[in-house]
Amino acid sequence: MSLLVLLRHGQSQWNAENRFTGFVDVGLTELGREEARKGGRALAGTRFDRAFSSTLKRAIETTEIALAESGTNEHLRRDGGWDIICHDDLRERDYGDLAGLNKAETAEKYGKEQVHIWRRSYDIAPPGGESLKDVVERSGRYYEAEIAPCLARGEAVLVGAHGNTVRALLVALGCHSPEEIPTVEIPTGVPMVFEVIEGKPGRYRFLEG
Ligand SMILES: O=C(O)[C@H](O)COP(=O)(O)O
Repeated sequence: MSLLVLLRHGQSQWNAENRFTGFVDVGLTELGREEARKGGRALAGTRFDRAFSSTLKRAIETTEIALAESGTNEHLRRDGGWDIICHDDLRERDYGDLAGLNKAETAEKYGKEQVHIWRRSYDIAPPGGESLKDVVERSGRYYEAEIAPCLARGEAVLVGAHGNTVRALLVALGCHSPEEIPTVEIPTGVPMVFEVIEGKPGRYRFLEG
């Protein structure tokens, strides 16, 4: 039976330091690894046919840990690693010139409202970066080309991604409108399980461990 699970990576080093991250390839903290293990345990009993991830290591490691911890996905182990299909289109939103800056200090400098617009508006990009709408286009295109066909074949699919990629996919999949998405927040390391009817994802719920 088709199943779709989206999983935001566990806490990263720059999440912990409250810094804009985007395309920067920072690793998980120990808490982030624990969140990934908890997410994996919540998925115990689920057997995935395929796993996808962004090319950034915080998403790959989270996906690997969740697969290992689930206990039901050993068939996806390959040569000491895991069979995970990684693609740049699943990367976090590019935060452009904000990458590396502390979020609180940036709010002090430019004002809370401006920073909120950069972080949560639908079609306004941060300086030098991508808007959520840009991410909807790239992640939606990848989803249609590579993930939707798996669901149409009745497969169970895990996708390891990022806060804004998951939010973008929620718009691309029609779960939330561009007007609703600014208020949707995605917790780290908590699997989101979608009801899939005739190959199309519909309602979702967070699987708390
Ligand atoms: O890239 C980042 O900084 C975070 O992973 C997501 O940040 P946001 O919640 O500020 O959009």
